[in-house]
Amino acid sequence: MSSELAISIQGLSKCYQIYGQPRDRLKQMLLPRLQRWTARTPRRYYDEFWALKNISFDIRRGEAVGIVGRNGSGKSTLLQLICGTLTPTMGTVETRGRIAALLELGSGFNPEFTGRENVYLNGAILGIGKEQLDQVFERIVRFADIGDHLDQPVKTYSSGMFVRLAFAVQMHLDPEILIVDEALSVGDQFFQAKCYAAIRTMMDNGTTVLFVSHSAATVKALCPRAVLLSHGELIVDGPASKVLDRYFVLGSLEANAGSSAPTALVAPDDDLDLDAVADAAAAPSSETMHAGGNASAAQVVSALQPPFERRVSHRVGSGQARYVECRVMAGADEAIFVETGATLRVQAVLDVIEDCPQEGEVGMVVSTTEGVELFAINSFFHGARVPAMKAGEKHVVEFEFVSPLSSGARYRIDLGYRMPVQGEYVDKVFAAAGFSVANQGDRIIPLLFDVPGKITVA
Ligand SMILES: Nc1ncnc2c1ncn2[C@@H]1O[C@H](COP(=O)(O)OP(=O)(O)OP(=O)(O)O)[C@@H](O)[C@H]1O
Repeated sequence: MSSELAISIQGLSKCYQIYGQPRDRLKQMLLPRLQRWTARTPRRYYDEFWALKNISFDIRRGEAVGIVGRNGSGKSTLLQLICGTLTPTMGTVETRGRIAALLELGSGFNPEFTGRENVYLNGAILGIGKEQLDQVFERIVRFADIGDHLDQPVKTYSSGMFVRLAFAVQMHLDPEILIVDEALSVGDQFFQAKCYAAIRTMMDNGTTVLFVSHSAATVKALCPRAVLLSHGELIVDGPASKVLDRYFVLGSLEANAGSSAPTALVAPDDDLDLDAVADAAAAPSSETMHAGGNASAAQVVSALQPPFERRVSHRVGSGQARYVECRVMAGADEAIFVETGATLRVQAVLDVIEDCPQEGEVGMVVSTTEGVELFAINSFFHGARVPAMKAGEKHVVEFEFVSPLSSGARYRIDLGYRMPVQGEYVDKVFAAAGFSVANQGDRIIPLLFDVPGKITVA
């Protein structure tokens, strides 16, 4: 392996043996040998499951790489193979330097020992002597910040305290490679912020980082490069924002095809070229990423989202009028992938069921899919009139804005209609539409917003 590299993975595959019943495991241990002795063809009492299939990639020293993929795609298996806690069925993993793995945090901890004793025990397991540990002990304790619990047995710790101490130990032992799984999500937000700051410092100091998370925004914020796994295969390896866009497309396609996600989405059109859809969305070339290859704009949009009624997560209101459609328009086309800075028009159709005899108020909120509300466009605050409406009418409500969002997350639109202004809702619809954002060209925008700015250095 070249000295430039921290990790080199070549043709890596992992096959698990799946036993239908516990006794099959025993049979597999004993019977094939017996069958061979008696010159019979040995039988197999398990099914094979290939969790990773022929994965190859290298990570240079000091690089930070995000591993993304849906549940069961093989991320943990890959990390465990890199850490050496699993052995490959085929292929090789080479690593250079000491690895700190935050996979099974505290797996080296003895529940009966106190936190203090466990710090030394953990250090010993990781090959760190007492003297070396003495030098960083105070810093570990300060970072973990678990107060008097340090002298209590760790079996009495909450999962958050456990993670605090385990992370503090790992990060103070100067690893050359840091591997972080979802473990940090157990800590509270303040501790998480502290951990991410610590990871950034380690990265600045040249530590190679491999990071697995389901949060695209976190992966993008930490890692310039990402690798996407699906069903044990490496789908794409490249700049994080492009890989994450591809991840969203793949997630939508797989969910639509009913492969494994629990989302209630429509089945895609049989004639649709799914690869072309994924490529079109992952490799944008025009302002609105809606088409490419053999897939038309309408096909892409309809394949990647269910019809309005099925994508709405819930709604409240008197029901005198109901939103019945919501489209995100970029230029003349409906879009679910847009570029940063695009002018977007959210077109919503209101179906009036009973008279709404007063002037009202319409609004929309853009949130992350996790429900963090980011900004709103509202007729009351924007001074737009919403006239009284009569039963049987249909009205198109259009909200226009220049998108300040950067890529790496998927966004959701909620709609509201109140009559009178600031009164009870006639209809409030959650998750009426969704869209993803890709950065223009190869621009790197580190956080959620892409705000026009100017810099002078005097
Ligand atoms: N010990 C095992 N025996 C059999 N199958 C296993 C074993 N460990 C993992 N698998 C299977 O291998 C596949 C990949 O699992 P893995 O845990 O690597 O996925 P993952 O991408 O980390 O998922 P998640 O995001 O849910 O943590 C899954 O289908 C899982 O059920």
